[in-house]
Order: sequence, then C-alpha cells, then structure tokens
Amino acid sequence: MTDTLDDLDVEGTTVGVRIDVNSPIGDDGMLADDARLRAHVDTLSELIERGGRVAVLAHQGRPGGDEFVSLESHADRLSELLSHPVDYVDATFSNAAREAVSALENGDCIVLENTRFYSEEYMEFEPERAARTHLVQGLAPVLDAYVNDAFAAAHRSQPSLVGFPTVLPGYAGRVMESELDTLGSIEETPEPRIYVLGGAKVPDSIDVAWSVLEKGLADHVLTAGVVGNVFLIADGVDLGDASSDFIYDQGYWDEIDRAADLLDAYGEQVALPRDVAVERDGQRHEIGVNALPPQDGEAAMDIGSSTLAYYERLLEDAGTVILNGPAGVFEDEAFETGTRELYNAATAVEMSIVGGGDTASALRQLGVDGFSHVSTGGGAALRMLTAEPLPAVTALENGPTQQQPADD
Ligand SMILES: Nc1ncnc2c1ncn2[C@@H]1O[C@H](COP(=O)(O)OP(=O)(O)OP(=O)(O)O)[C@@H](O)[C@H]1O
Ligand SMILES: O=C(O)[C@H](O)COP(=O)(O)O
Repeated sequence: MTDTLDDLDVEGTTVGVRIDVNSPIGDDGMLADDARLRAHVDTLSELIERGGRVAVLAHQGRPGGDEFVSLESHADRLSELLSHPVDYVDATFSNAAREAVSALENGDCIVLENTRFYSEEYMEFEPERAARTHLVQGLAPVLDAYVNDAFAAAHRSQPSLVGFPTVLPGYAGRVMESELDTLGSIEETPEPRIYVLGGAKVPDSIDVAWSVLEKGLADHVLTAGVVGNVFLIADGVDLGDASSDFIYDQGYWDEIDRAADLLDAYGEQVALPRDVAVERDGQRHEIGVNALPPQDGEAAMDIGSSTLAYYERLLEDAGTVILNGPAGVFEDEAFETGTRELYNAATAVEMSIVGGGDTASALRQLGVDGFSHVSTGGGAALRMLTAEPLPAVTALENGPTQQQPADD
C-alpha cells in the first residue's frame, strides 16, 4: 500500500508533483488536447487549497519526436483549468529551478521544464541509481515531499518516477490512487473475465494475451483491430495483400507466429473475428471470413456485424470486461461501427474497464460512456491488467531507502 494525500501534512510543504500530461501537440507546437491535464486538476487543486508549495514535474513527447516540446503551453492551460496562477520555469534542476522552488509560498504552483529535455530522464534505472541522477540530486534538496500522480507513466523506471521516492517521502496523488484501487485488484473482479484486445500495438497485446491466459485471469480473449487481423492470418485466413502488407510494414510479421503459438495453447479461449469490413466503391462492405480474401487493394479496416453479434453474446455472460484498443479504424466514419458497438455492449457488463489513451479519445469522439473505469494509462494500464508490478508504484511502496541529498 502506498501513502496518499490523506497521509500528507500539506500546509507549508514544498511538494514535487509528477503528473502525466503527455499530450497531442498541434503544428504550432502547442498543446492540442487537454484531457490528460484535466485528469490532474483534483490533485493539484487539493494541494494548492491545502496550502502546499507545488512544483510540477512532467514529460512531453520523446527526444527527436515532433511532440517533444516545452511545457509552457501546458502551464498556461493548467492555470486556466485550476483558475489559479501557474508559472512556468524553463529549468528542472539547475540553480534557476531550485531558486524558483525555494521562493514558493503556500498555495503557489509552478511547472518545471519537460523532464525529458534532460537526457538521463529518458533512460531506465534501478531506483537507487535513478536517485543519483542530476535531476534528483539537483532538485530533491529543495523538496520536502514527492507526490506521484503520473499513473500513465508508472511503467517507466525513470528518475522523475522512481528516483525521487527513493530519497523523499512519497505519496500517491488522486489519479494514481484511483487507478491503483481499480486496476490493482483485477484478480478480485467478478468472473467470467473477458479481455478485448484491439488497436495497433500487436506485440503488447500478444504479451497481454499470453500473460492473462497463463495466469488464469482471462476466461476469454476477444481480438479485434490490427490484433484481430494478425490472429486471423495466424489461423490460416488469407486477408489479402493490403492487410498483410500493412502488418509487414509495421514490423509485426513475426507476431503471426506468436499468435499461432497462442492459438495452439489456448485456442478455445481466444475469439477471432468472423467477418471484416473493407472499403468497396467508396463504402463499407462486410466480408465473412470464409469468403476472404477481399478484392485487390482492400484492407480489413473493422470487424463486421457477425463478429459484433458473436462478441456481444460472449459479453452477455461476462462479470468483468477489460478493453484495450479500438476495434477498427475509428477515425474513419465508415469504420467506427465496430468500436462504437463493441464498447457500447461492454458498458452493460457489471465491471467494465477501459485502458489506452487512443482508446479513451476514440470513446470521447464516438460519445460512448458508462464504463466502470476509464484508465488514464495505456502501457501502464496494460501492465497492471496483467497483474504485473509497476516500477514507479513499487518505488512509492518501498519508501525512501537513501538520505535526501543536502542543499549546498
Ligand atoms: N483494422 C485496422 N487497420 C489499421 N489500423 C487500425 C485497425 N484497427 C485499429 N486501427 C488503429 O489502431 C490505432 C489505435 O491503436 P493503439 O493500440 O495505439 O490504441 P491504444 O492502446 O488506445 O493507444 P495508447 O495506449 O498508445 O494511447 C488507431 O489509430 C486505429 O486507426
Ligand atoms: O503516453 C504515455 O503512454 C506515457 O506518458 C508514457 O510515455 P512514453 O511511452 O513516451 O514513455
């Protein structure tokens, strides 16, 4: 169990708060979607209202990527969402950062620079080593406590996530607390338990499928999206050149053998699409698996209505459903049906849990809601849903094992 904000004496305490606001960025280099910022409003408002001195730490994008930008527009948007001034400081652990943090008064909030502007932050370390990085050694001396609210990054063993709680008392923020409460007790959720694996991250999904079937966590795994296409090919279905080329181009060709091995081991429990939707004459056209391959150039873009009916029947008996990844190319109106209908059917299950950032935005776009829990995390949620520990949570649970570096 980790301590939470209920265990922290906030007033007058200088708190480093790690949040996950890794978001889509527009062509102008500015924040294009604020969903992840909204998620942290409760934690930050509570710390501000309780008189904390709040220094926010977060990453944005990956080095070299288009979304690797500063957190200045995030700070502006946070200020609007919190209805409270939030200053931006373009430093993370230098003298300038330390001075800004030391100057905080009760109820003040600042956002420090993108942690990944600093190279060690993009590496994974054991917590003790992470605690010796420049970021932690530079900033920890001016902090009294560390709050981790960045559930969506908790599968990364990076300095801002595992280093600070190794030298400072650590607490789970409200997002982290709610995610751990729901996803941490997956073994106790009502059975039968069904995992629906769609989307495009085929290797991750196959890892999850193996893990939950081996551990006896899943009664059934339903496949959809690119994941479903890979399983169909593994089952000997000819999906045609367009879908096969797509899978090959994504570097997922070897996954077909892994999917085939999984079908050999757990075929009874793994459900495959019975039909797919392609684009023909500018319209959605459904083809039964027995009538495949499609015509030249046609790709399987969604699951079809027979698959939906089949999956809906399986979901009727489920106690818990865990879903990750859209069932098709939901961005295209002709191929959003599978995702909308399947996820709608899932909301009727006693316990319905959704993981994945793209999935959450697909559901917002399609207007589907009513789930028991929509996770803020993609990779982190998947890892928890297979009952695997998250390094950042383990570091919080273990508590400080090293002395806080001194401010000299
Ligand atoms: N049949 C298909 N062919 C091609 N692309 C597909 C197909 N089905 C789904 N997709 C694509 O999968 C993408 C989303 O998959 P992804 O695995 O990234 O979702 P996610 O797990 O919610 O994401 P994350 O956790 O990274 O936020 C969408 O862009 C969608 O268009
Ligand atoms: O968006 C995410 O899944 C988290 O912020 C982690 O980002 P990363 O995959 O770049 O480490």
